[in-house]
Amino acid sequence: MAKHPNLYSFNDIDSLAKSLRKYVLQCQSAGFERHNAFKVAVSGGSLPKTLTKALLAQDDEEGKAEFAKWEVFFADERAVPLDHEDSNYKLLKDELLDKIPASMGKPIVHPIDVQYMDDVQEMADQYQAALMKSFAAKDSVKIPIFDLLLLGCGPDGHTCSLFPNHELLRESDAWVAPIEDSPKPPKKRITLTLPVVTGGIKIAFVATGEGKRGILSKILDTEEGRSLPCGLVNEGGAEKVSWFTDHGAVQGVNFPSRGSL
Ligand SMILES: O=C(O)[C@H](O)[C@@H](O)[C@H](O)[C@H](O)COP(=O)(O)O
Repeated sequence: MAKHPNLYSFNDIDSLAKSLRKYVLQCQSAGFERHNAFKVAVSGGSLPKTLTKALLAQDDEEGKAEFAKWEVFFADERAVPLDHEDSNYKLLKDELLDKIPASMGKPIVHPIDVQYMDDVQEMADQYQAALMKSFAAKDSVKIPIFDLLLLGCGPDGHTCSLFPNHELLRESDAWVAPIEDSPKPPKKRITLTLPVVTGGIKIAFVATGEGKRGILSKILDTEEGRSLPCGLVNEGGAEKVSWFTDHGAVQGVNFPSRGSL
């Protein structure tokens, strides 16, 4: 039987965050078992804020985020200074990292190397080298296998900086690739490639609000949507993929959803 992504839908962001917390903590435990660390890739957009809601909540029976054992990479990043308004690093720092109480530990975070701002190929290569260093401790790894990738879904069906119909969707060698013609500004960015995204142990999309309605029904219900970047992640990741949405985003979507993990 074909395996499919999981679709979860919640009343509001608060209940979504509760479930996302449970899910992330399960992924964290699996990561600790695999390599005594939790290696996670995160996107920009609204994700960091929702993640903060999920992770900095009070302790409960599901445990808590042990940030000292987290290693955080960026699923994609814009080629801008780290204190620039467009920086995903700045977004994550402002929304989550700076709010983590000392008692929860500090994660290792891998920002881009801004000395390569004018050469995004070099920037991507350097980022790939950082991944290699982190993941290739033992043998030569073919691909970095993240414990979890936390992704957003753009209104056009893009994810990371993988845009519809872009040649980067066919990249099969590089782990990290540059893009200089992003249809959404800023134009210059780096991104994890599709094989790295679909190679993750778990892959989660967080997509909320009525503005996502049209694109989610396209991705989840139509043939055409399967070739969009998010659709390709669904296809490649199958049951490893989970969508965390709210009712507003999935109203009218036929793909069967559940309200809890
Ligand atoms: O680099 C970008 O263009 C954005 O970061 C983008 O990829 C974002 O993650 C999605 O558009 C989802 O955004 P929301 O989570 O805000 O809906």
